[in-house]
Parts: sequence; C-alpha cells; structure tokens
Amino acid sequence: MFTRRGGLPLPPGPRPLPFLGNVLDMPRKHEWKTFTRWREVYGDVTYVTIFGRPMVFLSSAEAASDLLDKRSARYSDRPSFPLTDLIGHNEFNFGFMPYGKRWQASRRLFARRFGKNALPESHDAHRAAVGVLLSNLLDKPDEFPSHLRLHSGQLIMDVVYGITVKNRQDKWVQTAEDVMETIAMAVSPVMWVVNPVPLLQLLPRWLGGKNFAEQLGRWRSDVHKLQHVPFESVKASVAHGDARPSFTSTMLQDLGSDSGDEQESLIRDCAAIAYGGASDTTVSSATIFILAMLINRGAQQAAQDEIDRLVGPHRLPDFSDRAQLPYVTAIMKEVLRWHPPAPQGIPHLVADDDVYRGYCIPAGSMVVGCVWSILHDPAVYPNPSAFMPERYIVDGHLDFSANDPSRYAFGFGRRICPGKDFAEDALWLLIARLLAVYHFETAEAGVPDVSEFSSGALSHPPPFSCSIKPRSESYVKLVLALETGDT
Ligand code: HEM
Repeated sequence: MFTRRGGLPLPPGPRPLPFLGNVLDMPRKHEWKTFTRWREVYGDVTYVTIFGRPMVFLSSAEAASDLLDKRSARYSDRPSFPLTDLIGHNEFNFGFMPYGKRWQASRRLFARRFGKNALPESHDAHRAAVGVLLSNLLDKPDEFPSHLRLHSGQLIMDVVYGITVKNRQDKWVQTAEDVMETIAMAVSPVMWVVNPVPLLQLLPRWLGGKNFAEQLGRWRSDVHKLQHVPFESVKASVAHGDARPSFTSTMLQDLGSDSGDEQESLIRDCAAIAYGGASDTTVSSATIFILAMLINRGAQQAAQDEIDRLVGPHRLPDFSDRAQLPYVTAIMKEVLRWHPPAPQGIPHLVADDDVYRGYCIPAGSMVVGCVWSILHDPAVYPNPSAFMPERYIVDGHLDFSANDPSRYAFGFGRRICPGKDFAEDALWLLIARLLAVYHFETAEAGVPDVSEFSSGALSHPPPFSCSIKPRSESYVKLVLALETGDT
C-alpha cells in the first residue's frame, strides 16, 4: 500500500491498479460518503492516483487547516479541469486560474464589493430580493423552488450589474443558470482527472459523439454571453451617465481615463464570476434551510419564538437585529454544516513536494479539503446527521468559536470563498424573514429522503413539496405593504 518517494512513504489509501491507479475506487455519486469512509479506513490523509496523477484527501479539520490554511503559500494553486478549460473558464474565471498575479488582482477587486467592510452597500439589494420572495410565496407557495432561484438571480444581478430581474425567464438568469449547470458538472469529482471529450468525440453521432462537439460550442457561447452581454450594457449606461449603482458601474466609474483594457477586462470578468459563484450556492443553502425546517420543527418554533420576543409582528427582522437573534444565526450556521452546498469544495494543487506527518505529499498533487467529512466529524459535531442549531448555543449565548462551520464550508487558505460574508448576509436575512412570516410544514407527500442529495461539485436536496402558510394576518399585511412600497 505504501510507495516510497524521496525516502518517505506516501500517505495510505486504497490499493491502485497498474496504469489506471484508483480510477475504479473513485465514487460516481454521493462523493462525500466515499471520502468519509476513506477517513475511517485509511485515516484523515488519504492518497490515491488516477492515471498516475496524485490526489490527497484531507478529511479532518486538523489536516485541512495544517496544510491548506497554515501552508497556504504552497497549497493555493488550482489544478486544471479538462472540461472547464475547454469551455473557456481558465481564460477568465479566477476560481479556476493558477495562483498568480491576475488571480491576486481579481481577488483584490472582488473584495471592494464583497469584502466585510463593503457588505452594508448590498443590504438594500438583500432586502429587495427577500421582499419579492416573501410576496411570491404568498401568491404561489407551492412554487417555492422557482421563487428561491429568482431570489438569488435578482440579488446578484442587482448587486453586480444594477440590473432588475423580473422573473426566472429573464434572459440573464437563464444564461447564468445554463453556465452554472455546466460548471457544476465540469468540476464534479468524476471529471477531476478524466477528460471525457476525446472519448465522446470518437462515439458515433447517435451515441452523442458529434453532438458533444456541438454542445461544447453552445457552452462556450453561453460563457461568452455571461461574460460580455450584461457588462457591455452597464458600460453603455455608465457612458450615458444613467447607470444604476452596482459593482460594475462603480468600478468602471472609478477607473481613470488612462486605465487600459486590462483593468476593464478584470472588472468584466470579476462581475461574471460573482454571478457564477453566488447563484447556485445561494439557492442550494436556502432550499436546505426549508428542508431542515420540515425535519426539525422544534428549531423552527424556537427561532419564531425568538423573533416574536424581539421583533414582534409589526415589522420584519433586519440586519440590525442580528446580534439579538442568536438562534436564527445558529440555524444559518447549522444549514451550512448539515449539508454544505459544496461538499468537497474545489480542489487545490500543491506546487512543491511537501512532508506532512512523515508522509511525502508529491508536487502536483490535487489536494481536496473534504468539507462534508470535516463538518460531520462526530468528535466536533456530536450526532452529526441531526440538524441541531443548539450546538452553537452555550449558556444561552451564541458561541461557535470552537466549531464555526463557516471555517470549512467556504473552503480554505488563500482560496477561501471571497463571497463568504456576502453569502452569510444573504442566507441570514432570508432565514430571519421567512421564519418571521411563514410556517413550514410537511406536505402530504411526507419528508423527502435526505440521503438523496444530488452529487457533484454543488449539491442540492432532492425535490420535495412543502406547505408554506403565513403565520398571521398581520404578516400578510406586512408583505402586501412591501409590494406597494408602503412600509
Ligand atoms: C452558501 C454560499 C457559498 C458557499 C457554500 C461557497 C463555497 C465556496 C467554496 C467551498 C469555494 C472553494 C474555496 C477553495 O478553493 O478552498 C468557493 C470559491 C469561490 N466562491 Fe463561493 N460559496 C458561496 C457563495 C459565494 C458567493 C455569494 C460568491 C460571490 C459573491 C462566491 C464566489 C466565489 C469565488 C469567486 C470563488 C473562487 C475563489 C478562488 O478560487 O480564489 N461564492 N466558494
């Protein structure tokens, strides 16, 4: 099982086959379950190879933090993903760029709108998007999955481009959803090292062969549209002097007249990536929240009691109430832990040979922080499969200093999600306001099978139905007043 390299053993892992390596050991679905099982069998640092390419799986907080956080200078590169590269993401998407100057410049620019200090600039957009969500739920509660998608599309289009999205059929939302679906597939573990394109091109057309080349062309064209079309529209508005405030318009206005195309393309690319990073993750976490409320009715009631005591029925909870609503915040944290939307994060790449606990970590290894396994470690989160917000409440106070799920759910080191605090704001307001206004109850079909979350880079709960009813007439009036702007 151990192969020596530079005199040191490689970390343990499943026995590889000649040439193929561990290709047959790689999971095809519910990857997080396999990675957690590997922890039980081989320990929290597991080594596999696929066609000679080394991969290291870190499945404890200690191992992930030792390498990806504390040695981040060495562990912050990205492997290339064959399909994302073919679609063109490596050319503009800093999430897939190698560690380097363009990546650093992108992160700096991104932080100007999505960093902690800039968060209040987006609060009105959060309130507006949640307002539309509350109102849509009043009209057509059964269509909540579609309303959640609209909420995330509206929020991010508003913040990034100042564009008002009216419905899910909106062309911007459609394009972004298509692009995101492709990314999620292209970055899923089965695609980490296998390039499916040459194989698929060899197939006859009736088996998807030539169609796949056409499909690739469509994907590239979607990416191009997402990257250029909304940006060009904002650029034109800035030139006319009638642009709405947004990440893109502010950054373009701040550009000096002598700044070149390079700076402008950086703004354009960061804007497109913000949409990509935010849309599906926000939908997934919001849907997981609703599912959790069906499963743990006690948690729903406890949060509503807390809101009733502090806020009452004549206004909606707001960001200024956050410190006084610890149970609502605990629910938000537990949503991120119970089923993290990105269960195995995005793999990093180690630039040079390294040594950890006496093992050699070879240069060029793909290094995966197993987010789900870490957040389901029973030593840190007892009874990990239960949805238990009270695990963050100590002596009546919110305390997640020892077990904050956000330390892992958003990835690691210098690559940690740059939208982390924005995402928490979005999820917190959505949870606080939905719980204030609505009761969530199991529909006739019953509670869905929670083991059936979708596989891949971004994971969603299985489709489920749910009964959503206003908690009182006074909340109905509040929501109707939001519709008329009469608040
Ligand atoms: C619940 C919501 C979210 C979750 C769970 C999440 C999770 C993650 C994870 C696990 C990574 C990989 C980090 C790593 O490589 O170690 C990541 C990267 C990234 N996320 Fe998020 N994210 C969320 C929301 C957002 C939002 C709202 C934005 C934009 C506003 C965003 C933008 C990005 C970008 C641009 C990257 C690439 C960073 C890089 O490679 O340097 N994410 N996210």
